[in-house]
Amino acid sequence: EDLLEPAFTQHVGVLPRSVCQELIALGEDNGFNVEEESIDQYAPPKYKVTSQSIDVYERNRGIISPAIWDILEPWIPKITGLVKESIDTEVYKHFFPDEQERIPKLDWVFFRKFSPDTDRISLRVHPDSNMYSVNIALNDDFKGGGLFYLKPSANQDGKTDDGRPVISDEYRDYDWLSSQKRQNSSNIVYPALGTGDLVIYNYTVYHGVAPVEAGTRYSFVLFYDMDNPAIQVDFDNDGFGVTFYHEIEDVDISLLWVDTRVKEHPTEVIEEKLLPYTVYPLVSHDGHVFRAVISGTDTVVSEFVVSDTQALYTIKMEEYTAEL
Ligand SMILES: O=C(O)CCC(=O)C(=O)O
Ligand SMILES: [Fe+2]
Repeated sequence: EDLLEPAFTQHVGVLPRSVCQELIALGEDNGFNVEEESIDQYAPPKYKVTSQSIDVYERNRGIISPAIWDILEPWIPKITGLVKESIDTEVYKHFFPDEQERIPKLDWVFFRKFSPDTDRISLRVHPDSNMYSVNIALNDDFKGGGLFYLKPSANQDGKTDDGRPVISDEYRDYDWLSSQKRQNSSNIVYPALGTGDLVIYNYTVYHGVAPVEAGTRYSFVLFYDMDNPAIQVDFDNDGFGVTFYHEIEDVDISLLWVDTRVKEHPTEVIEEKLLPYTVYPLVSHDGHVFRAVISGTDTVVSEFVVSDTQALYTIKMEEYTAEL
């Protein structure tokens, strides 16, 4: 099978080992915040585990962790230069036509920790929403785990409107991820990252972190251009609030999103077991399709195509007919 080659580049030894060690020590001194993982926002409840992270810098908030920022800051111009070099200039000109020599804008810097001593050992496959990301390996003395990226099939029938390729649904959840070892295959690549190495990828690259088996993995993530013109459609153009609701008490109801961009219409679980008499608000887009099923079955109770002229969608049992 022909595979696409994602926009992924690696640079060896950008941060000296001593700087990496100092950053790790400062991170542990500071303590990692235990917080909800935004990447798992729509994951089924059983997968919602907390993340360990430290916000270091945000463009709108300024420096959040001064001690850590002081150590990293001298290296930022070099890192930003590498991001600029990695850019496909034709694509960049398309999105920033009035800014030919534009320097990527650093928006957010955060520090992550993965360890079997905590709930967070892995991170499911996702694309970032910002235009460019830098991921720095601060250490390599842990077992398993590791950042990987997917090579999507070159056969892209169901085109997306945001420039991202389509990947098979199976890769998106923690069931698949939990069995992953740090081992390359035809379509899964684990770059060999030593301490101080960094990788750069853009918003079209599906990536994740395999489960760390022993030791602790520390990574630094830098998001450039979070106001990403390539995926504005996903953000504010046509997003609006919708609410799902039901009063069905005798069976459990789950809500799925049907990705109609993909030929075989894979579904993503939005919420397992919606409590009756409870409202479930979501941000959605015109024409998006949601399906209510009896939990754990393919039995469809209701299907909705949402539009901004209707806010409340009530799931009703008498509508249940088809086995799709
Ligand atoms: O921790 C990592 O190396 C990956 C983090 C990541 O992909 C993200 O935060 O978007
Ligand atoms: Fe990411």
